[in-house]
Amino acid sequence: MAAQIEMDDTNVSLDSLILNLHDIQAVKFGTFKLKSGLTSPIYFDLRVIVSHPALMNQVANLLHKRAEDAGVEFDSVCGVPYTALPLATIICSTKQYPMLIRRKEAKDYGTKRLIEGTIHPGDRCLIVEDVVTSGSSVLETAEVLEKEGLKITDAVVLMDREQGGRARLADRGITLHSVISVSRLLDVLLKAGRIDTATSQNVERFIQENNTYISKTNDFSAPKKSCKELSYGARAALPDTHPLAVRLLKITEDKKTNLCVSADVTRSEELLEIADALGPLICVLKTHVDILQDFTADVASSLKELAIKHNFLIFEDRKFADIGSTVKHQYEGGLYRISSWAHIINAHALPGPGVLQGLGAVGKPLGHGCLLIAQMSSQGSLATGDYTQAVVKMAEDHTDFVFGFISGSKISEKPGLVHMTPGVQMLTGGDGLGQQYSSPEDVICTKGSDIIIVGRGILASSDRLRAAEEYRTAGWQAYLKRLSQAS
Ligand SMILES: O=c1ccn([C@@H]2O[C@H](COP(=O)(O)O)[C@@H](O)[C@H]2O)c(=O)[nH]1
Repeated sequence: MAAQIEMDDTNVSLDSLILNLHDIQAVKFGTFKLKSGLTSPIYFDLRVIVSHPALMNQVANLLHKRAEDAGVEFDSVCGVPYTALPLATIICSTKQYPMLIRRKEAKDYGTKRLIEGTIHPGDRCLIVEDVVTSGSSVLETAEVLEKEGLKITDAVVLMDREQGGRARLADRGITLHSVISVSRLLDVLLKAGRIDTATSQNVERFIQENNTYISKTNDFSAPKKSCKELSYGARAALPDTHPLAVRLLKITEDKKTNLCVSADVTRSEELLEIADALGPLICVLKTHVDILQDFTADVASSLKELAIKHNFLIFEDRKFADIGSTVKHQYEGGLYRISSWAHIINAHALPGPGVLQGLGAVGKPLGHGCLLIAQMSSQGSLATGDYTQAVVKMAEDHTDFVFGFISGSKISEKPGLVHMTPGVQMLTGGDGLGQQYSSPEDVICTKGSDIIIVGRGILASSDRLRAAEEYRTAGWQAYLKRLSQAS
């Protein structure tokens, strides 16, 4: 029987779960012929977990927690037949949700129903699945449920094979929440000595080369493959790269860090402590100055000194979003005088190019730069599809001030533009208030972003320095892997 999993620490519990799944051969490495005809170096057979009741309960618990953390609201639960049926049953029984059962074939007698259970048209039904590859099984179940008048907005899965299922479902309006990704599984098994580096790399290559879907919406989680991969240093040397991007890319290369810490604290003393302690490990320190209770001009001066001492840039995450005249005042004046201490600011493109004219009038003479918010990490963000494309165009048209994006993945092929991604934690999931997390590996290596922005993943740790070093290492290793895969 699988070993007992500690549930008080989700990070530890997920790692243990992965090892337990490996123990019971729910995950296997070798040569496997898939339904699609592809030959895969990894195979998941989660049917075996029915013989391990403790593990079944733990998986069901984590699936429910994943949906809960992501803030998903639902009235009923339906498991994709067959492996997810017992998991849905446990969730419904322990958490008291009505369950719906999808039949694979209609009976040829009696009611001939495809769905068993009481259907209330208009109810939101959460789909539960064991493994998602292309997302087609979830879609089939969604279609049957939708025909009965149910609303399907979310699906929760134990294992996302990261081969396009998430993007396919997103394009159909269904958000996929996964407990484990293949990247994380490989990391854990590699660290535990269960697989060797060659096996891990082989699987990663297979996953990347066998993406089953290209997203139409270019959403936060959709990876964009690059045709040409340059190092940070090579991008800094390009003639068109904005001087601030040059500085950032050089810092990144010199300090071997693509980590931006989001210092979301409410006391100035703590902010300065974080800047001093973590300064050597980061390329950017991100602030929300308006959450500080005790901000003074001296705090800004001390922060600037620490930025020089440790060679990092300061990014005030102010998200300007007004007409040019107003943002100009907000940027240079008021209590915070942001332009006097922040090298980087960001803005929504919603007001149109006037927002950049207003901000640029202040920031350009100071050599500062702006990131445009093209996508957001929060669930249900409206910054997707055509809006994101329009933001990319606005950025590419204003490279005298805009030097990059806040985005979930690489969204512009211009190598001088920098992509910075929030919503990063080692443990994918959410915060219960809409935030959605991806791993450093996923963000940098799979999705092609440049900088990971990490807040609570580090701040909530009892040893912030150690946590920051872990994120720095993970982000940097993911970057090196991306470069090696492109060569
Ligand atoms: O889409 C966005 C844009 C900005 N943020 C900001 O990043 C940090 C994330 O903090 P965590 O603790 O790592 O969740 C926070 O300051 C947000 O305001 C974002 O999360 N998503």
